[in-house]
Amino acid sequence: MSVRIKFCGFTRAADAALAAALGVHAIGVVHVPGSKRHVPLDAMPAIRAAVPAHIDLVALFVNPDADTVRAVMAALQPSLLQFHGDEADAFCTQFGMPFIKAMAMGEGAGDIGLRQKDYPSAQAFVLDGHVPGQLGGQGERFAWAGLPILDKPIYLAGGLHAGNVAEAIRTVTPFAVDASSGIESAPGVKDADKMRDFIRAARADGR
Ligand SMILES: O=C(O)c1ccccc1NCC(=O)[C@H](O)[C@H](O)COP(=O)(O)O
Repeated sequence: MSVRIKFCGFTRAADAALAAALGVHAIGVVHVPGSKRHVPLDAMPAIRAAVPAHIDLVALFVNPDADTVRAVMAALQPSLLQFHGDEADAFCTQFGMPFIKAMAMGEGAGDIGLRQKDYPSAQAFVLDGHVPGQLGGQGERFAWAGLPILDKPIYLAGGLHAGNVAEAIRTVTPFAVDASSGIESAPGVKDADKMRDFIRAARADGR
């Protein structure tokens, strides 16, 4: 199966529509106050309308409360939830929706082979580069080589762009690759050429 492509951090419906037309498999929307890519509830219906139903629309949170998740589910109607903080499996499951769980990689990441056991209900893991003290989406790559084989599919994230995504796919053979800053001209503003180049490079790997 060829690698799936998720682009994250959309703030503009037109960018999401273009990514969909270019053939991505998943589109992420960040609902994290303090993020430069934070999308408020009232901007969500336009993004929902721009994304065809066959493409995953992913709502991303960092340690939200349950009411916030429910409000985003109503406004965005996502097909998948992404928890990017310290949420426990029991918290993530309460919404009755499939979810993917991010794991911060790099210094201090610990043993992900063990950490995955805390998330028996997750559909997949997003392995993401991490800058201590920062929220996420920093374009931070981590060392791809030597990752353990996990029990669930991997979305490989963190500093991916057209110039390194093929190497990343060859090294990790992930289920999906996930990019945000590498396809932007500014935080939350997606760049058409960078998106096209990324997709071409990911597909050129031939998986
Ligand atoms: O993008 C954000 O602002 C953000 C805020 C809080 C938590 C996570 C956030 N982004 C994570 C992601 O968008 C993805 O995991 C992403 O593909 C990796 O980002 P990047 O390294 O910029 O490609």
